[in-house]
Amino acid sequence: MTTTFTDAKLREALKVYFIMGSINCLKSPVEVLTEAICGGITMFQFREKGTNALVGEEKYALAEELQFICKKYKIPFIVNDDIALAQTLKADGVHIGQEDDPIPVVREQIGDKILGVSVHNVEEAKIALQKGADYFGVGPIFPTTTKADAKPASGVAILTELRMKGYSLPIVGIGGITAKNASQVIKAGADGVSVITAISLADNIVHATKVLNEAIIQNDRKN
Ligand SMILES: C=C1C=NC(C(F)(F)F)=NC1=N
Ligand SMILES: [Mg+2]
Repeated sequence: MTTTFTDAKLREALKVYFIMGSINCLKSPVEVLTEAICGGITMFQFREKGTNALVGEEKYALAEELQFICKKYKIPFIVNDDIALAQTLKADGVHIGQEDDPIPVVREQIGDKILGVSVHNVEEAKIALQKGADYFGVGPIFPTTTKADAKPASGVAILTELRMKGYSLPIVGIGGITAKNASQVIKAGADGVSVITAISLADNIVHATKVLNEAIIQNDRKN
């Protein structure tokens, strides 16, 4: 639990959680992020990873530019994997996977900033919660082409299972999520959805984000 973000505020931020790096964009990442914010994303994760991803000074410069846009629109800015970059930029938090640094080590480095952890099953969830994760990224829910080494899609059952077993912390689903299947993810118990290409590769990013937003909000009202 971070003191900066109550669970309730974090659940709100997880509703439409856009994740992006330069390789996920067909045009300037600055334009893509600005349009996604106009369309109503609620949190942003800088994930500069994969073939041709930027490194060093170029990666830092892009991160700084995207963080500046998030600050302007009061959108929380999260960094994937790169804890040192997150500390240098004073990001709002980090997201780590099972193969990244151990949670206690990362928590020591980031203090009360947001610490998100990828989990794929109840065993990983149990450990991540015990070690102090603030939210879970659960997936891939549906098949994804974005993450090269993604595990097989689990479907929404894992979300329902975690809630049934009493995991009440903020949870976001990830993996192949679009406006068409987002409502299933919320109905199964996620607080929000995380997307990369459903927004970053859309012809009209503002519109695609608005449609995704509506799919989430409509469903929340039904819950
Ligand atoms: C591999 C990932 C899994 N989940 C998430 C998030 F949606 F933020 F929880 N981000 C990642 N980079
Ligand atoms: Mg990682």
